[in-house]
Amino acid sequence: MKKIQGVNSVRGEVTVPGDKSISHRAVMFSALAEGTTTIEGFLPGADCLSTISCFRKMGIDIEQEGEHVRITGKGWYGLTEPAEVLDVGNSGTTIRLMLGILATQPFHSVLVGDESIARRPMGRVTIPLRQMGADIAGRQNGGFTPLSIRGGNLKGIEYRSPVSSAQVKSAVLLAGLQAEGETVLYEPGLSRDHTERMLRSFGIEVQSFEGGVRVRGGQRLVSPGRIEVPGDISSAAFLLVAAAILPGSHLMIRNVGMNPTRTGIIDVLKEMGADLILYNVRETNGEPVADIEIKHAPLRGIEIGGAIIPRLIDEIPVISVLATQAEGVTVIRDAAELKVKETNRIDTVVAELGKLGADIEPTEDGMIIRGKTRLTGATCDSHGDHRIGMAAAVAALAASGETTIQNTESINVSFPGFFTKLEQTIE
Ligand SMILES: O=C(O)C1=C[C@@H](OP(=O)(O)O)[C@@H](O)[C@H](O)C1
Ligand SMILES: C=C(OP(=O)(O)O)C(=O)O
Repeated sequence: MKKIQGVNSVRGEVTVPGDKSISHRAVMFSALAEGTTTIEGFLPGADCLSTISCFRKMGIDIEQEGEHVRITGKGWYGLTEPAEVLDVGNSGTTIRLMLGILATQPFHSVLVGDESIARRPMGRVTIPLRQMGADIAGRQNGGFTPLSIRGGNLKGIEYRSPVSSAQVKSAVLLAGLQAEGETVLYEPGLSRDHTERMLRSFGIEVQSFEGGVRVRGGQRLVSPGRIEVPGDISSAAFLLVAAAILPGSHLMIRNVGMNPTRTGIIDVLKEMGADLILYNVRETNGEPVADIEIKHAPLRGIEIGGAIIPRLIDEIPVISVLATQAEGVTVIRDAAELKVKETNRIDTVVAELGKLGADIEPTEDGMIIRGKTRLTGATCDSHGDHRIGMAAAVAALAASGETTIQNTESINVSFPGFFTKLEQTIE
């Protein structure tokens, strides 16, 4: 539980914790590679710690202290059959990417997670992995956890994913790396491409083309030695929105990942009128990185839909907060994927921002938000969803009086130290 007072502005220079998507992949690929990998800037959040714990249960030696990690890879077939159940906690990325890896392994494993994971659809990965030859059993015919899998002897497939999902794309690509022949994955819109970029830095050939990706089976991963994880733009988004909505704010956020498949939030902030400049644009381990300066400016409502949605899917809860402080109507559409995240994020955003006085209504595939509204302190709940807890906290900064947020422990999933960071910037 956390109590937050309305504030005037946020100011200063900060960094944010490491990128969650990149941290998961860095651990998984280092475990499967030949050679030792040092990871710097790792996100020590609950989700990435679940990934570490699962690979330790498969015999991989992982030293981790805060954001420093050292992994001794054993090669693709160096994993051993886990004697215990693999518990992914709250992490969709861990379970879906690991299913792709386990589909290639000639042993049996059982995967479980928390009650949120138990509600999230797994058929989107178990269907293509079964087509490749993996033996998967689970609740509702492999649609939900608990799941068990025995892999090996896969055949490459050509698969058309019905959703734009990096987790589906990554699971199929990883299985494809050890399948006979070629594996091709088509997706309706481009999802984040961290898997493709990082696989290349491990010496893998991955071909990206308009509408999909292709890999050849039988490739080995070779450690690049060192991986530097940039700050997570999805975490920076909460601070960016706080600065955008609070008059007099001025923040400099250093070392943030700027992968173009993730920068929808930057496009939205600019289109709504925020005063935002990127500095020092550079590349680290094949991932673009920059420093972001943002100042408050008057905001206007916009329409958000189509190809931009996968580029900002995790930012929609906090974009909804932004929209409450913009003049006019903001419409978010084509975002039905929000219903299958840690919570149904259409329902939880509407419920929690509604408690603070936002004018927000749900639609089939998004939300309509009318601004600008005066928010008033209330009692909110994260519903166990880190992004809902942090979005409510940012809204609370703009609200009059005091807001209580319940179940804030969930924020550790992606942003440990969130409240301390926020407090550092409050004037
Ligand atoms: O691959 C990843 O690291 C992620 C992909 C996205 O999920 P989907 O693949 O379900 O879109 C995103 O919402 C999640 O936070 C992380
Ligand atoms: C959806 C998310 O993560 P995951 O799918 O890994 O649980 C998220 O971090 O918002």
